[in-house]
Amino acid sequence: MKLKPVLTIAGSDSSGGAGIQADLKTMLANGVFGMSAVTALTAQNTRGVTDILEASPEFLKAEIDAVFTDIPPAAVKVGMVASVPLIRTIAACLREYRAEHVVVDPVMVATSGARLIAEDAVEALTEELFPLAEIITPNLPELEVLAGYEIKTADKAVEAAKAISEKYGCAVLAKGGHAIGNADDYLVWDGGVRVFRGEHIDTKNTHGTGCTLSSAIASNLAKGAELSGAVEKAKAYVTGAIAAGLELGHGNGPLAHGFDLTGTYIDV
Ligand SMILES: Nc1ncnc2c1ncn2[C@@H]1O[C@H](COP(=O)(O)OP(=O)(O)OP(=O)(O)O)[C@@H](O)[C@H]1O
Ligand SMILES: Cc1ncc(CO)c(N)n1
Repeated sequence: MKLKPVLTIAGSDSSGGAGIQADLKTMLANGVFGMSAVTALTAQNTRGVTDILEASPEFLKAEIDAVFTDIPPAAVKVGMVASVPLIRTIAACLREYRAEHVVVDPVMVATSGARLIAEDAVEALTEELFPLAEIITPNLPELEVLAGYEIKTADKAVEAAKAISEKYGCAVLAKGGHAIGNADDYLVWDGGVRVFRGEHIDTKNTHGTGCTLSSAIASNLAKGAELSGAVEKAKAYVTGAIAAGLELGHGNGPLAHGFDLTGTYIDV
């Protein structure tokens, strides 16, 4: 059989709900072969992050080289990258291998509130990685950091997304998970806008929603979907994974990534 290979370059979440673990589960559930280059280990659970151990730039490069020289991915998702040298390493590798369908989730803060990127690394992220991306997927607080101003309305979010899209030549999906009352996401690309309406599900269990969405987009792009269709399917997948109502942990719990894998679930 054949499966499209997809690479995630991101951090590990020991509690399995976000980061590399969410990415690989999402890729399995979305019909692609998931591979991973780990940028950092986080000691993390549904309540917060207690420690972070970064990979060295040399080791991260070795991981990415090992993947690209054997199983070149059909799409790449980039998640948590905490520091400037790691960002530079990833950008150099993506350029060297002419990586296709790059999805960048500009991870800055975990759902639990923990900071996951050094302050001086935000500029490296925008200047080095955004120009290589087909699409970036900021949540509202991340969009505010990138735009440099407060965003209180959908119009402002679209305005900010347009400016970023033009500046870096990538599509921008402004995610609405942090908005009140709805979960509408706005895709801006080539000057156009498409809204993906989402019903806000009343739950605290949203740990890893962003990782899940960006990995699902990368999976769909790898399978040949065009951008807007890739986002539409990914949004439906993340909504289903939240709506399944998994209850784990004492804080912001994870999603049920396998909610749609018929025959594999036994309720316990
Ligand atoms: N309570 C919710 N109900 C429905 N959809 C949601 C909810 N929370 C988030 N989403 C959706 O999940 C996706 C991810 O958005 P979100 O803004 O939560 O990302 P994020 O903050 O980067 O996630 P995280 O940091 O937890 O990984 C978006 O499509 C968003 O609309
Ligand atoms: C490792 C990791 N990456 C990303 C996020 C953002 O959800 C997180 N909480 N942990």
